[in-house]
This record gives sequence, C-alpha cells and structure tokens, in this order.
Amino acid sequence: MTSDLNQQLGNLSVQDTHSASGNISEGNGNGRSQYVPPHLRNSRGGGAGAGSGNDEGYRRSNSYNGNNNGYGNGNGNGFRRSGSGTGFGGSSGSYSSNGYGNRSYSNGGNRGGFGGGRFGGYQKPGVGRWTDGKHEPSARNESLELELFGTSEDTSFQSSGINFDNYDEIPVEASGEGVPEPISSFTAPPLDPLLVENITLSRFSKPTPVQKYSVPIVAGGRDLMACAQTGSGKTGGFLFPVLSESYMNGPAPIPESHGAFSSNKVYPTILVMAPTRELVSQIYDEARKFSYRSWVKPCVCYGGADIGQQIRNLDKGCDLLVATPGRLKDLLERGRVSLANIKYLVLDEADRMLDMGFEPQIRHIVQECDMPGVNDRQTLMFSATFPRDIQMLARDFLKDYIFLSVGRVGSTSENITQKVLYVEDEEKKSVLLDLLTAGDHGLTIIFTETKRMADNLADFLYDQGFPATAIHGDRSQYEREKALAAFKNGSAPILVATAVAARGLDIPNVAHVINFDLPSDIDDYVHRIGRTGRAGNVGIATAFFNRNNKNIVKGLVELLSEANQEVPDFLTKIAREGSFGKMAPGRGGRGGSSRGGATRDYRRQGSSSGSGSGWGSSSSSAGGWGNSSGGYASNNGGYTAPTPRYDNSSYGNPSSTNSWW
Ligand SMILES: Nc1ncnc2c1ncn2[C@@H]1O[C@H](COP(=O)(O)OP(=O)(O)OP(=O)(O)O)[C@@H](O)[C@H]1O
Repeated sequence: MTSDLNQQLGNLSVQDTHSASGNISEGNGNGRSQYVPPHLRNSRGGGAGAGSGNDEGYRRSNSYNGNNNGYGNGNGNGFRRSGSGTGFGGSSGSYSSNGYGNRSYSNGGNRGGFGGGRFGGYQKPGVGRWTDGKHEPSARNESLELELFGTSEDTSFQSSGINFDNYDEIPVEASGEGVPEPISSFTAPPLDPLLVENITLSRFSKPTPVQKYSVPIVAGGRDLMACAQTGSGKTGGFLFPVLSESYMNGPAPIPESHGAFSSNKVYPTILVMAPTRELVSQIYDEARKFSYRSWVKPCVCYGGADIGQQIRNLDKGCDLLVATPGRLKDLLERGRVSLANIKYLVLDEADRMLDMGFEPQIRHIVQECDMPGVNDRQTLMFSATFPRDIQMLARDFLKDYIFLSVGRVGSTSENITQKVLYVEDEEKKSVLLDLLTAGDHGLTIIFTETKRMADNLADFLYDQGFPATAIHGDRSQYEREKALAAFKNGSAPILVATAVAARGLDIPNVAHVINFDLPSDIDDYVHRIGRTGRAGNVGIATAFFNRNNKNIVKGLVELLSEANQEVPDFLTKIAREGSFGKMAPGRGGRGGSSRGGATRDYRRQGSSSGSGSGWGSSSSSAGGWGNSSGGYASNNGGYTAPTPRYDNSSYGNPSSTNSWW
C-alpha cells in the first residue's frame, strides 16, 4: 500500500514544489484521464465527461435527506444502527422500569436482584448480578455473543494487524511513587475470570502496553493519567481494570442520606466522560462487550438525542455510565442520576474536553455534585496527547497519580506512513481527486477545517463519482449515525469530516486519512491521522500543506522525524524561516513550549526520566516557541487566551455559530 502511494505521489510531482498546479490532472495515466480539475473547468470550457461538469452544481443541500444520493443506502436498513451495540441497554418493553436493577432494593450494600428473584427468577440474557456480597455471572448466550463479539471473519470488527507485537517495543515511562509491575498477559488473577473470558471472546490475545500498566495501577488503588498513541488500546486500558475490580468488589452501598427508595435515580459505580456522541457510543459498545454476563450494566447518554428515551434506559439500571458532560449535567439537574456511588471516574480524551470548553461542566459534575471527593474515588485520565496546561488542571481531579506514557507523549504511531504534500488551497480538490483516483486505499477519511467545506467537498466528490458522505457538528444525530454507518459498511467509503470525527473513533479498515485542511493544532493532527494504523494495522496519512499552515510546521517536522517519516525539504525550509516566535503555538501553545518537553509529566520537568529507554531528556526544543502561559491557538493563528476554541452549546459539540466543525 505504501509503495502504491509513493508511486502515486511520484506521479503527482508535488512533493518538492511550492506549486502543485498545472500538470497534476494530466498525464498520470491512471484511467481517469478524462478528469478535468475543477478550478480549470471554466477555462477549458467545461468538464470533459466527469461528473456534473460544473462547480456550481453541488446538488446537495445540508439537509442530506437521503433520497437524492443513495449514500450508503445499499443495505436497505436505512442507516439505522442495527439493534446490536446501540440498544441503550436494549431491554424490551416487558420490563417494568421501577426497580429493575434499582439499587434501592439492595441489602446491606449488595446489589439487589438485578434481573434476579424479584422477577420470578427471570434473568435477562447476558446480565449477571451481585448478591450477598458475591458476583453471579449469568449463563452464556450464543446469540448475544455473536452480536457483541462477531466472528473472526467479520470485517466489521477491528482485528489486530501485523504490527501488533511492535507495541511491545515502544518505550514506556511511568512516573510517580510506587509504580507497580505491569502484567504481561490477560490472566486471572490478577484480572477477574469473567473479564478474561470476555477478553478472550474479543479475540485479544495479549495486552497492549497501556493495558499492561493500567491493570495493576488501578488494582493498587492508584489514580492514573495515561498517554498512549492512537489506536493502542486505551479504551481497554480503562475498561479492563475498572470492570475487573468492580466484578471482584461489587457496588458501593447507597448512601443512607439518599433514602432507601430513591426511585427514578440511578447510582452508577463507574462514570466515563468523553467529548463526542460518537465516542461515548463507541465506548458504550466496548463496555457492553466486556461487561457481558456481569452485574455491571452500561448505559450511554449524550446530547442531541431524545433525553426521554435515555432516561427510560437509565431507569432500567445503570452501573457504568458513559456520557458527554453537557448531557450528564442535564440528567444530574433533573435528579435522574446520582454520582454518590462513583468509585471510578474516567475522563477519556480529557484534553479535548477541556479544549472544547467543557471545563465548567466537568468541574460542576466532579466538584459540585454528589460525587465522592478525590480521595474517595479513583480517577483516570486517558488521551494520546496531554498538553501541559491540561496536566496542570488535572491536579484538581487526581491524587498522587501515576503518569504513564507509552512512547513520547503526543507521538504518532509508526504504523502510519505519513506524507506531506505542498498544495495551494485552490489546487487541493485537484490533488485530492488524483489521490483518490490513483489508489484503492479502502476506507478514506478526509478532514476539513469547516463544516461548510466538509459539505462542499462531499458534494464535489459525489459529483465526481466518488461515493462520499460527510460528518460534522451541524448534522443531526440521525444524519451523523447514518453517515458513519454508510462509511463503516463501505457503501460510502469516503468520509469527509470535521474535527468531530478526529478523536477516538475506531473504524476498522480505514486505510487512508487525508488532511485536506491541516488543523491549527498539531495535537489535532495526531488524533486525526490516528483514525488509521490502529491495533497494529498499517495505514497512510496524507496532508496538504501550504504557507497558511506555517503555525504547525515545527510540530509537524518534529512529529515526522520522531516517527521516522520522510520530512519533505519544503517543510524543513519553511520550518527554518525563522519567524515562528510570532506564530500561533500549535501543539505547545496550550501551555508551553514545543512538543517535546511541554508534554511529559509536568511534575518531573527538568528531571531525568529514569526509564533508560531512549526516552531522553525532557524539554529539548522549546526554541522560543509558544509560551508557558499561552492561550489557545485560534483558527487564524492569533492568541485568544481565555476563549475555548470550540463552543459547546448544544451537546458539548461546537455550536452551529462556529463554522469549524
Ligand atoms: N489487547 C488487544 N488486542 C487486540 N486488539 C486490541 C487490544 N486492545 C485494543 N484492541 C483493539 O485496538 C483498537 C484500538 O483500540 P482503542 O480504540 O482503545 O484505541 P485508543 O488507544 O483509545 O485510540 P484513540 O487514541 O484513537 O482513542 C480497537 O479496535 C480495539 O478493539
């Protein structure tokens, strides 16, 4: 695949030139020679047979009502998520909502009959219980297993790739007092046997580095801030230990002050917060797998969806709540959720949540509601990037924590072959078409900076005969789910996305990520390209760079170098051009210097790492780049210190007034 790309890029002749125009559309001899670049169409008297032949002709409005394009509708299921995986707890209407799993019936702190005797012995398939201080897993259920775990042939499930074992080579740094020894395999003990069975059903044969460390850290009662490369199993990194411990220890008793029969309120043991709907849905799907047959019932809540339905699902019981902060705040205000029993608080993509302006909601949820204080819960933060200022903020949420970094903080996986092309804005569509035409890369995600451009580009590609769909914050939840489903099932193998799809999404077979527009923050680049090259699979990331992206050039050069990727000459040259002190700080800007030093465990700044693993000195390349108190990089490269880069007015998703997403 990589050699295909190289050949393809060679044909494009854009690597080392500042002008990619002119001959790109001609003479690549790849079977789409009739294609005329859109920006040249008028001058050439219209399209030569490809697509609609006019730039104005992007037929589709934002509404995407689905009847003019066949976007992914080949499967006849109307893009609805299949019942599997997103059933919100999925029980049929036959359960009464009161008391089903309601811990107010528990006895002496033990979870009451979750599906147990209170229903004449009926136990919902795949749902265990905690009775009299003991965990009673349910019997196995073949059809549910098939739904949750699929088969090894099923390509809609991510399987680990040829480079999976290479994760073991990545240097790990764990700082903090008393770091426990990592585990080396999924065994019981130390893991709970039921969890090990579920891991086996998931066809995971050995833990990734972040999982190896997180299991004993959490088992030892410690808090954790974990930073590991995209696609390296962070979700399991928090789910495995918190589920395992929960299976062994059961739920906490409901505080007496809450009354014995506080109906209509759930008391989850585990709370996972993440920034976007798609991500919380995905975490929920994973939680369903690993909580199979256990007493732990997962639920998911996010904005933009019917809150009534979510409340009805909560009423059926909720032990592990996965939520976006905005919706959770709403549910807390309505008195439907109590956090009094939280033993484990997980913040996934923590830096992004703060970046998006979620900090007030998160602080409210964590510090001003009824959640146990920092000393009475365990708190885990996970991301592939941890800017220094986010680490500083974490001081309020974590206690005596272990800072774990697998590889250099914010680094990209070597499983991703990165290419940077110099492409002027007006030439991007041409180059994109040639890239898409020249290779069959499987599923491709194309990132744009604005929602408008995402729509525009999806329409353009569609008109050019490329089945594309779009996902961004202005689309309804239904449209977003529909687009993702069409992308996943391959009926629209090109997804044009804004940053809303940049984080956490784990879609099998994404072979190519194209940064049509580069982000203004290098961390965002790291997450975007991380949609490919996951779980040891290989992938390609191509970026269109021009002088408008100068603000991230230094971070980009550093990233490419440390991931052993080719650094094009034009990039090195621009990076040397010297005026960077004035520019937006890119990665380091949210708290400091450049990529290197600013992002290690801030508690150890200036000390040596002690890992002896080539992890090296800390703040090597500050270079007057950024400043330690700097604000967020704004879209246009200026500083706008206190303002969140994204407005989160609706579901914690950037608002429609902000054209970014
Ligand atoms: N131990 C394992 N063995 C095999 N596959 C695994 C293992 N752990 C996780 N995976 C798979 O690897 C893929 C990536 O995992 P995950 O989504 O947790 O990555 P991540 O580190 O959270 O990435 P991101 O930073 O993008 O959120 C998933 O498909 C997951 O099922």
